[in-house]
Amino acid sequence: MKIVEVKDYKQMSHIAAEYIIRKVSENPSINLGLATGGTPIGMYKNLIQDHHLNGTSYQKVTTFNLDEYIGLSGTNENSYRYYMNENLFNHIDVQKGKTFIPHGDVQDFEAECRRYEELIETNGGIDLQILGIGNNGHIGFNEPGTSFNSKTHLVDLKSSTIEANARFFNRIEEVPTQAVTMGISSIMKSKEIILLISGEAKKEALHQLLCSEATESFPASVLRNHPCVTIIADEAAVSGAKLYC
Ligand SMILES: N[C@@H]1[C@@H](O)[C@H](O)[C@@H](COP(=O)(O)O)O[C@@H]1O
Repeated sequence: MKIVEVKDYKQMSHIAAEYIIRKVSENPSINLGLATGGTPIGMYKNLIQDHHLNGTSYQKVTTFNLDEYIGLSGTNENSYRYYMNENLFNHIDVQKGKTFIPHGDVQDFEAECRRYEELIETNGGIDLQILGIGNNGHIGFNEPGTSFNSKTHLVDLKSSTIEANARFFNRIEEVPTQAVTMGISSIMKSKEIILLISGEAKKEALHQLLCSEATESFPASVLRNHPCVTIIADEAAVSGAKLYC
């Protein structure tokens, strides 16, 4: 794992966007793996700004999102489909039919998980996956204890994750208790991974990531086993995260 230390959220967002823009320019048909949450919003803003200023095109790009809440349709403003439309897809020239997110409003979740996993594979896999990290080390919605062999699956969210994500909802009771997420092995198949970490609240997670062995009790630690991971972390997250364990 390579770690790039940056000053703040703004710089993290800028550098991550610049990297994606370069990759899209090199390979206009790239398959991008995208994440939600608060962390990537600044990066998406930079991508939109660049698209308008410099014309970077996403017409041939295919995107796969990590996860989706169960019970929310794509028109629900708390769904990750809605988030992605609002924060990125509606503002660039990506073809909507080439933006994939697991469906959270189906009856047969096992079939949906199989469909999504196969969709990624039949499209040639993910070239560049963007990740955030939960305070408890979750990536996507892979909570502590998830098997490193997991594929796309249905998860029960931990109460700490529900509490952390309640800020996006009117009331904590509205936060879905389940989600469909790409599994750890699905994420690890990506050719390259960028993990964004910002803010003091994430310093403990960063510390554990850098200092613990790869263990299923801290899902992000699996990234230690991946050949091409870059962490872009800001000062607030890095300071206090004992970088030299
Ligand atoms: N499923 C998402 C994750 O993909 C994300 O990384 C995490 C951290 O979110 P934030 O960036 O808001 O801290 O939140 C959610 O649980």
